[in-house]
Amino acid sequence: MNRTIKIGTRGSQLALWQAHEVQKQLQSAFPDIQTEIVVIKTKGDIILDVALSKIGDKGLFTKEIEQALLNGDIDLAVHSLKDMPTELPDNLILGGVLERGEVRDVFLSRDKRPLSTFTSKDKIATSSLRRQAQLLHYNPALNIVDIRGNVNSRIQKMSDGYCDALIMAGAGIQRLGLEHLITQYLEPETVMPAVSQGAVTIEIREGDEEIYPIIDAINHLPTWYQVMAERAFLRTMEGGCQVPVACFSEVADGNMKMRAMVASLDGRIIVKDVMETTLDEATEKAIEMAFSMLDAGAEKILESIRGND
Ligand SMILES: NCc1[nH]cc(CCC(=O)O)c1CC(=O)O
Repeated sequence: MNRTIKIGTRGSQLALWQAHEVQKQLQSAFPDIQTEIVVIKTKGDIILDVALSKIGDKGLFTKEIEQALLNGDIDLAVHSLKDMPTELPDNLILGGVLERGEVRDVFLSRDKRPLSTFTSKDKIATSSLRRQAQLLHYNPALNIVDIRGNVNSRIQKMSDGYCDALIMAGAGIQRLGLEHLITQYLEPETVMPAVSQGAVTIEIREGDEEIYPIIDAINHLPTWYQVMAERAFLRTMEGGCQVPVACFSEVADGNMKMRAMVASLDGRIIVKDVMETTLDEATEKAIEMAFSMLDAGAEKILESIRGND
C-alpha cells in the first residue's frame, strides 16, 4: 500500500494512548505501512456540564468520528468499545479488537480509605448508573454524586474537594500511568464491569478490502469472542451504556464463563446469572442468558427505568 492510513480518534489522553497502541501494532505487523493519527472532536467532548444519563444520546463519543470514516476523511477509527452502541451505523463494522486490558472497575479515594469504610458523610462520584446501582446495593447509605469530564479532570476535581472518591475503569487509569492512585480493585461480585470494558476496538468501512485484512491481522481472537458475546447479551437486553447492566466474562482453554447482572437504580433489586460455554457457542449462549434474565425480573427493572425518563 503506497498511501498513508489515517487513524481517527478523540483527543483525550486516553483516546490518544489507544490510537497510538493501534498504530504501534500496525507498524510492527506491517513495517512498510505509513500511518497518521487524526484527532476528531465529538459531542461528548464538547458538552461537559450535563449528566451523561440525561443526554441519553447513543454514540455521544463516536458519531463525529464515524461520520469522518464514512466520508473517507479517515480509514479506521479507534474507540473504547465500551462507549460504542450495540448497533453500528449502516456501512460500518468492527474490524477487530486489541487484547483486552484490565476489565475491573477501581476505587480511587482521596486519602486511600477503602470502600468498606465509606459512610453517608463521604461523597463517591460517578456518572454511571451501573456503578451507582451496584454501590447502593453494596451499601444503601452511600452518597453518590454525579461527575463529568475525562479521567484526568475527574481526578483533579477529587483533589479540589468535589468528592472523596471516584469509581473508574481500571484500564483507563492504567493506560494513563496512574496506577499509584488506585486504592482498590473492585471485584465483579461487588461492582461488575460494563460490557466490553477494557477493550479497544477498530471500526472500519464495511467491504473495505484494503483495510480489513490489515486489521484482521492484529485482531486478538480471545478478546473478540468475549466482546462479541458480551455485546450480543447487551443488545438482547436493549440497554445502552446508561442502564445498570453489567457483564464479566473470562476465557480459558477454549471455554468462556460469563456472569451478568441487571440492577434497579437504587440497587434494591438485582438479577444475576452465570453461564459456561465453548467459544463457538458463546454469542448464542449469551443471548439465551439475556432472555432468561429478562424473564427472571430484568425486563421489569428495565421497563421501570425507561418509564422514569
Ligand atoms: N465512559 C468513559 C470511558 N470509556 C472507556 C473508559 C476506560 C477504558 C475502558 O474501559 O475501556 C472510560 C473511563 C471510565 O469508565 O472510567
